[in-house]
Amino acid sequence: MAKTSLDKSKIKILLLEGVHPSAVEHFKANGYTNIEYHAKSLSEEALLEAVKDAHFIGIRSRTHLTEAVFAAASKLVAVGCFCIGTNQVDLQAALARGIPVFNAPYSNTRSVAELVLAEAIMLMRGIPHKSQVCHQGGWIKSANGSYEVRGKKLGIIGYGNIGSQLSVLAESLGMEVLYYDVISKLPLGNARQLDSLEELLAISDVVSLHVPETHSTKWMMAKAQISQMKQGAHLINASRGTVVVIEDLAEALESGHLAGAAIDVFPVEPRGNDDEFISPLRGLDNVILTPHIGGSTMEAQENIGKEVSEKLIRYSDNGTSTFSVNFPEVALPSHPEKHRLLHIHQNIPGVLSEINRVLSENGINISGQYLQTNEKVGYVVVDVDKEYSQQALEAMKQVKGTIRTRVLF
Ligand SMILES: NC(=O)c1ccc[n+]([C@@H]2O[C@H](COP(=O)([O-])OP(=O)(O)OC[C@H]3O[C@@H](n4cnc5c(N)ncnc54)[C@H](O)[C@@H]3O)[C@@H](O)[C@H]2O)c1
Ligand SMILES: O=C(O)[C@H](O)COP(=O)(O)O
Repeated sequence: MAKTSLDKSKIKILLLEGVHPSAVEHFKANGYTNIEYHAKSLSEEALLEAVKDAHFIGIRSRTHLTEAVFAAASKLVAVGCFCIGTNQVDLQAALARGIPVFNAPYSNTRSVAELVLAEAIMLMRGIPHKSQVCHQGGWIKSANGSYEVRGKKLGIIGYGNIGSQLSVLAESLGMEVLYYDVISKLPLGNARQLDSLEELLAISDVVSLHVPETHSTKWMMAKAQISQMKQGAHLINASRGTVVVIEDLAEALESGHLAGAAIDVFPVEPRGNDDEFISPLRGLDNVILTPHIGGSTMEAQENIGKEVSEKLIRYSDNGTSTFSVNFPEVALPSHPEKHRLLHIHQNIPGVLSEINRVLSENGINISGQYLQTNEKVGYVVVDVDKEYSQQALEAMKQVKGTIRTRVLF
């Protein structure tokens, strides 16, 4: 007797880090009821245990999905990053196991850009210090060290979705926008791309970082770069904590070389709201410290919850992998009356012809076929008459290079 597509109530969805309830609602509305929900990230040990029987995992920026985690997650079908960054996931380890990773590349862009712009204004007015003094009963009614942002230079490092949106907002306030990016990017408005990071650092009144965490951005703002910044300038980091050497920043703020900073992300962040935040920046009254909430607005989080759960549901129900960050992207139609076979394999020559050969040898009629590959992995989807699906799946499993298979109906 042919096996059935996995019963949805048996599909375990592990959601960590307080992913927005909109995700839970969306999963439930689509028949996925087996949800394990955690308000914070898990310790490494607890994570290894929790992933053992999980079919889908949803995380935010704090949870690291390493080779060891993927090795322990033998049932894992796909990962959802309910955020923009995917640096916390070993994307190659996922790909090698045929696991697509999805994220929400735009849902919190605006939230970050708004916060950064507000911080630029606060820093240029010396508000962190003045506010603190007021809280202590003091009163610094003075214009000294306070400036409008109008006419000042904003240097944006990383002119992607967030950097370019910030650029537009900052220009609307009359700021002069300069940016540095490793690739040539079309300027919006009157913004200007500079050829070197050094030049940007030397002339900007406010420098804001909007790069992903990669080998090239890790510790890219260290003592040497910070000292190239203008005396009295401000640094904003709402990208990733590993982009700035935090001890070097603390030194520049203490010495007065930098007038202020606004930092949202840290090399080491607490696992959840009950854990202590430890940083050399604590206690510096010219620094705005925020607990990695650049993208944490009600609007953004609700949208992210819906967007990423929808991507996972579509992949689970129908095999569509569009917008995956590591996996061949295939957009699939619905498959009424047919069984859909998903075949994920190493991208070596001849796999598709071998699949077609074994299906033909078994006398199986193909009613739809889709293929996409990336550098390492191929994804073939075959729709067949339901009475043949088990036989077809068994035949396809034998093809050399097969990583994993699934049947959907
Ligand atoms: N604080 C938060 O809550 C929060 C929220 C959202 C995103 N983020 C972080 O912000 C990052 C940027 O987000 P995005 O949506 O704008 O990403 P994006 O991919 O659209 O843009 C990143 C830009 O950085 C550029 N870049 C890469 N390496 C560089 C380098 N070495 N020097 C200069 N430029 C470089 C890229 O070419 C690209 O233009 C994310 O990767 C994430 O880590 C943080
Ligand atoms: O990558 C992101 O989108 C941000 O860093 C936000 O991450 P968070 O969901 O953990 O706040």
